[in-house]
Amino acid sequence: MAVKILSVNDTIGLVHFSGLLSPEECTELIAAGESSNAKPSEVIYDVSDVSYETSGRRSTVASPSVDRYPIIKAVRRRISLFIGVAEENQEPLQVLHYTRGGKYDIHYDSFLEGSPQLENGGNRMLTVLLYLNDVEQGGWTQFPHIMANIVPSVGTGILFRNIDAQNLQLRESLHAGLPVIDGEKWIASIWIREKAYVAALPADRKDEISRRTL
Ligand SMILES: O=C(O)CCC(=O)C(=O)O
Ligand SMILES: [Fe+2]
Repeated sequence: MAVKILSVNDTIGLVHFSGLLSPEECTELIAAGESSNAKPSEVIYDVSDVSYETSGRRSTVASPSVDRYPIIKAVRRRISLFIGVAEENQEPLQVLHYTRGGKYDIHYDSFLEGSPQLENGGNRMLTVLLYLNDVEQGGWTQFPHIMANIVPSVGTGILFRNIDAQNLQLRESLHAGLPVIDGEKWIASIWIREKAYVAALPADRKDEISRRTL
């Protein structure tokens, strides 16, 4: 693994890098996402654990199983080594797919005080986004407060902080996935919690386990 740092921004610890994934591995991740029962992406409502579909976020999301796809395990390990945070703090890796017009309007990834989401693993301390393909036009990740635009490019990625030293939402971490104008956009996202995160069992595994315990 030879990760190269392309640029940094100190305000939110934004690191733009390449070399964490080869183009072949990006293709493998896309394929894992394509065969893992993708659903429309949702956003979490205010300070709750309720999520809903909205026109402000248009993409599909899949969470390929670590057991079925060795590439997922490898990526999780690499991210942990790169950022120096235990793998157990990672939420499940998500593969996101935006078609033309797909976007994610400006938002924060962190949770506000009182959110039930904080009970499992604390806040989303960091976000890692891995760009899995080149987007013909559009689809930039934009940070309006620090005036940074990241152009998706296969095999590159970004890492940034969502909370400050007092564990409060980092104002400058506000960001958006701008609309895809031409082509499509595939990314993998991994949120890093402050502490160990216990992933919910995927629906198909829940079924398998309840059958086993009958
Ligand atoms: O698609 C992007 O560039 C941004 C994605 C994002 O902000 C998220 O998934 O939380
Ligand atoms: Fe985000």
